[in-house]
Amino acid sequence: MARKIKLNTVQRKEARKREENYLKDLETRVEEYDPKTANAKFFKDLPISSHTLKGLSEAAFIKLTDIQRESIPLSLKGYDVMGAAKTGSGKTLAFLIPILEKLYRERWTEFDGLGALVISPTRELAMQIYEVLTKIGTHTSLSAGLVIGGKDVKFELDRISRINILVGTPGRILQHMDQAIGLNMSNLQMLVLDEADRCLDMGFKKTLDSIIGNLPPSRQTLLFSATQSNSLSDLARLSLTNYKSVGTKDVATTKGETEPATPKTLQQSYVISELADKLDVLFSFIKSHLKAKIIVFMSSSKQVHFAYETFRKMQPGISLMHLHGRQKQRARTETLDKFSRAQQVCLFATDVVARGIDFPAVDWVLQLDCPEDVDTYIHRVGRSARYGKKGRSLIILTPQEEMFLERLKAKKIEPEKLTIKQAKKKSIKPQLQSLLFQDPELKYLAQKAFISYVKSIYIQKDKEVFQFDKLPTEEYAMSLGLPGAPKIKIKGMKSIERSKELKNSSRKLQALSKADNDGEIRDQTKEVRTKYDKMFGRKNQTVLSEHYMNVTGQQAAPSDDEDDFMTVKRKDHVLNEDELPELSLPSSNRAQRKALSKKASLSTKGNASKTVFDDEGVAHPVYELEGEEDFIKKGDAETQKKAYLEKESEFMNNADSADKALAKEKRQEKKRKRLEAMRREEEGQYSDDEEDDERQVYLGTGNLSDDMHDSDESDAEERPSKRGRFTNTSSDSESDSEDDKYGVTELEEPQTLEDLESLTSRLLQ
Ligand SMILES: Nc1ncnc2c1ncn2[C@@H]1O[C@H](COP(=O)(O)OP(=O)(O)OP(=O)(O)O)[C@@H](O)[C@H]1O
Repeated sequence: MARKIKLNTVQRKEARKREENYLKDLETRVEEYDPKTANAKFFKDLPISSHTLKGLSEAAFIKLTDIQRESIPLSLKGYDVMGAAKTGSGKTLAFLIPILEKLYRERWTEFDGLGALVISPTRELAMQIYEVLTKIGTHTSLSAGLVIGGKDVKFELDRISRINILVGTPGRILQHMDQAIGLNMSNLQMLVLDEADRCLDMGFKKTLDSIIGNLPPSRQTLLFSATQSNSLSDLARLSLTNYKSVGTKDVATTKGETEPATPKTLQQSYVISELADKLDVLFSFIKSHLKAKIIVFMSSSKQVHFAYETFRKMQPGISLMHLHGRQKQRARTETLDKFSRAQQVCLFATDVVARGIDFPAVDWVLQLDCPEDVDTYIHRVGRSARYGKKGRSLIILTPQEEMFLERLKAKKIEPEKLTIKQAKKKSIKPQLQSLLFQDPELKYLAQKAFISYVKSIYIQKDKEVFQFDKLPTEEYAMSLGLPGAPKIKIKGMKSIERSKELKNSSRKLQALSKADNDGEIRDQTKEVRTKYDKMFGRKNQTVLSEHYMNVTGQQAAPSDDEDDFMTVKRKDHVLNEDELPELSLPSSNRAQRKALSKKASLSTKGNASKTVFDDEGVAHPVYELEGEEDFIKKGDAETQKKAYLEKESEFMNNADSADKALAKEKRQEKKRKRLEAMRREEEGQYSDDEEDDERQVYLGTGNLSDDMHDSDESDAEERPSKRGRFTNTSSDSESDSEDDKYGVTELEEPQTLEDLESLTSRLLQ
């Protein structure tokens, strides 16, 4: 925010008049601006305010990109805009500049409340947008806030009423709309959906409906993405009735188009490799590109975790990092920051960073696992070759997945075929086997990685590309260093369909990787998981595969769970399941209580199936009939009957009170937990749609620059760092310790793309 100089009344009046005139003039320039004749090349050629221009030039944004040239004038004129442009083409500024301008021209003040809302599908992207906003908006008097899920809801609630521009993820925004009394959307002028097609994907739809339902219909709406997969009815939902399409030809998604939706400066390639050789290819690739900046996309967080932990133990000679949605937010942010600043580094990641994230100067994007569709491919490779820079991509396809090339071809994307030089291909299978043998934790990770990969293939929509029944599971397991494939049972197909509806499509891998740890995909809508199921589930987490048990000679705990994918078969004898009695466990809490209740047990007295053993070990029914002589010896039948009934009734009463006391205790415990949950909720410790445990919130304080400066101050614990990712604030010692942590050596010499290419040719021919 511009620093205010104290003025006297006359000076103030004059300044106000000057500003009024300036604003009127600006309005006229916007109205009269004709994009066709203007032929603008620079931001200064556009009808935008000096505040914004100053912010832009300080951030070194001088020349317009195509999408900015085409869309900004239309947005300034008040049209709804549907903007589609290739990855890295500058869409962020294309929607942020109109926001700043609109609110400036409307003479927006902190008392006018929320004027613009920017929705992003991921936290990382929301943070990035917020950073760009704080950079270019530094000379305006507007306030901005970022809500991406966080602990300190109170902090947010206190300030949210003063926020003019709010950037956030759908779940957290909706939560604020529900809870923050100060958050008044009735005045909202502009709504922006970045990665609009993703925002409209399944999973976000309902949340968005609820958000949009609360916004004034008169607002202006801007949608931006590098891919367009949504139907017009979706757009109509967002009241884009009178909208202008910009750049849609640029991202050819239909047959008639001649240009691919990927950047021209991106050199794309593919290799065919057996599934079991993919990790060898990856390792060899990394070894041949030690001076490059690489992102490797994998299909699940478990694969990322496994590859990261094993590769760093094998020390390929480059810094390794990993990033996925199951990490704590702080770790994710730190990795983003470090990766952005590093020059020679390899990041293993899931699709959580496939969209929108602007990592500077990525040389290579590798896709170890085939993406679910072409759009995901486009976004992944788009992390390289941004803003006209050169970049390269390599997708590793299994022979079964070759059909994916047809899918790409249909959208004019034709990567070049490369083959791997046999001499350069190094097998890491023996190393992986030995690592897993030494470290049970790694074996466990390998099993998890195996299971999540198999699951990820199973749930794919495109069954021609992802052929589940042709998966070479044994070979794949061996390639991870496992002695054999863990058993996997997949059932409850409906639940998969349902989870696809619940989660948006590209999050389905994450959703499924969160499925229970026993390797099963269950129909969670129907199946009632009892305490016993959960208990067995937990127990099985520590049980390794049958094959591993055989190799290490460890005794596996016998499991009662028939559905357990990792059941260890008895070595010494075989049980014929048909001969076993049918076993069942109570399937509901009520049935369990009933089964365990002493009172209920007593009601079944006389049941001859219950036996007791005497000192000689002879079994007797509990209520065995006494001989008549013995009975008469004890006295009169009526008295005996009365005494017996009194004894039984006392026993039942005691049992009853014990049951009641237990039930009361449980009720109190439940109440205590509920109150605890409410207390936590008040403190903002609940979760939102964007999953994960630890959240961060940094809201504007009514002053954009304050937001930036706060980051290094004492409340940094509460409000984590907001440093720009592209400013090098790290000390050498920091990076050293990072290397130590990873146990790898970072080579320091900078390298050109040409050098990289010559290195590459050593591996690829
Ligand atoms: N006019 C400009 N001048 C200089 N650099 C620019 C300009 N516009 C954008 N950039 C830079 O280009 C890079 C890509 O911009 P941006 O992240 O907005 O792309 P995008 O189109 O949103 O990409 P994606 O589709 O992947 O989200 C950023 O580093 C940004 O700073």
